[in-house]
Amino acid sequence: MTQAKPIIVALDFASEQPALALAERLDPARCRLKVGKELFTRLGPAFVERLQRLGFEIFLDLKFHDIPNTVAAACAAAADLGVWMVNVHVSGGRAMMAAARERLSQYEHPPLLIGVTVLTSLDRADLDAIGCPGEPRARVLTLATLARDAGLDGIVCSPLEAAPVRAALGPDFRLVTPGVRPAGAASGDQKRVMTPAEALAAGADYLVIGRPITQAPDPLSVIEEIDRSCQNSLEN
Ligand SMILES: O=c1ccn([C@@H]2O[C@H](COP(=O)(O)O)[C@@H](O)[C@H]2O)c(=O)[nH]1
Repeated sequence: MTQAKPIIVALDFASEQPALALAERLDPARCRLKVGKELFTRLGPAFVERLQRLGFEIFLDLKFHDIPNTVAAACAAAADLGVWMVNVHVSGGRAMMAAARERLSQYEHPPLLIGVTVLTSLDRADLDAIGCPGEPRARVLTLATLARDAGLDGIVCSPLEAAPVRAALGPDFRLVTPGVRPAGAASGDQKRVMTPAEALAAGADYLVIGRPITQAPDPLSVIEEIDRSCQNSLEN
């Protein structure tokens, strides 16, 4: 499903001032914001509420991974905060995901519940080293299927896996892809990457992009350029 507003800006900053300064320059009609472990640990729910008052839909990227009761309660806390999307690790298991789904089903407007499959910073050698041999793609497909069967709305994967997951799980399963780099941008610690246009063409719904935007001298022009490249790829 092609999203009208695919960009999610990862607001990874060490303090409130630069994060808020960037948010105030962005347009909630054109992008969403992701609050992750760094900013949430520093600033907590009040900062999420502040961004929501600016009009942004928030992806709360805390990647819950714990026993079912704890994860379900954490997802309920996220829903009470009114976030648009929340995530859990698929490797927490089917019962954990099902508990989160069940708790969120008690809300009239629950956040989207998304499962993290294989982190985009990992390649095959990293998977071998943690005792999970095999290609990331195969593991992502296995975990995506488990997430779908547990009732999740979609997964986080790299854009490299978007096409096979889309083919296997259909058009309505949301694919959230970090590991997105505009042509020429540094990969940093990301190992499974594609450009924004390639990611959308492969079937990604949402593009999570942090440093190429947040560390740019002119973040707005980077977003405009990403938007343009995505429009061109969707029209062709
Ligand atoms: O597999 C994953 C899951 C989450 N992330 C998060 O996305 C952003 C990416 O930031 P960049 O600066 O564009 O690399 C970051 O907040 C990660 O925590 C991910 O990269 N991979």
